[in-house]
Amino acid sequence: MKIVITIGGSIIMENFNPKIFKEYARILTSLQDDNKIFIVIGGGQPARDYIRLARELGANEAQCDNIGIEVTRLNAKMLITALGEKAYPMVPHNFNEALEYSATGKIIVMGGTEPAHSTDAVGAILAELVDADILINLTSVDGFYDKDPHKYPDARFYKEITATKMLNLFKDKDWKAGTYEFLDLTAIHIIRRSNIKSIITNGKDPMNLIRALKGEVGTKIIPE
Ligand SMILES: Nc1ncnc2c1ncn2[C@@H]1O[C@H](COP(=O)(O)OP(=O)(O)O)[C@@H](O)[C@H]1O
Ligand SMILES: O=c1ccn([C@@H]2O[C@H](COP(=O)(O)OP(=O)(O)O)[C@@H](O)[C@H]2O)c(=O)[nH]1
Repeated sequence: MKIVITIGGSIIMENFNPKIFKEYARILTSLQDDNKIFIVIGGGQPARDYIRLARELGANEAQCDNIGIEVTRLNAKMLITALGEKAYPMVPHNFNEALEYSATGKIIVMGGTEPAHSTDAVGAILAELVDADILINLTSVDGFYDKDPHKYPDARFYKEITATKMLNLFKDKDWKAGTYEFLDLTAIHIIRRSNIKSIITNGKDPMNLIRALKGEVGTKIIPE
């Protein structure tokens, strides 16, 4: 299977903890023999901190996004380090490089590409480009809710939801560097237009990656 996995910065960069990197490295290594794996890493709090600093220094939105992209690439380098020889040693800066490097059979780990979207969009575009069998979005909550579960304890969990309904629920979202919170609109549009099998689940427990592949956890996005 071809698998594209996005790992949210909020989980992988929480407290600069080597344990989560090591656990992901172990699980990804176990999947590598039977699958072609592409990983996209987010920016997390370090990206938000740099973006805030840059904005206060007068950077515009695209410049702030570029700062965020640099941080995602640095985070990607950390997972490459944890994966050792299983990973291709360089972080692709664009989709063509990702394709080129994947011909080696190694696990590909990348961060952002260009301004105006999040690494979730990078994951969706990559999944489209390589004809991935599945796109798994690992984030800091169990899946999609009708509102932010960290702010609203009564938020309702969806086991599945159509992309169109998600787009409607997200239509008034902020659209600035560091704030493409949760799945961004670009990602949802791509999932819908290319019928990409997609699951959002909680990556704080890395074993959820295996569970998501079996369809046991998370929110399934129906691409319609
Ligand atoms: N409708 C929603 N369903 C689930 N989580 C949401 C929703 N709206 C906002 N969130 C928030 O989005 C956060 C995940 O986005 P983000 O912090 O950007 O994660 P990641 O690091 O995975 O990209 C969750 O922790 C949650 O608080
Ligand atoms: O292709 C990309 C990927 C990331 N970013 C910027 O980098 C930040 C951090 O990435 P992301 O939001 O995906 O990280 P996460 O939500 O996983 O922490 C984003 O908010 C954007 O400002 C970008 O401009 N283009």
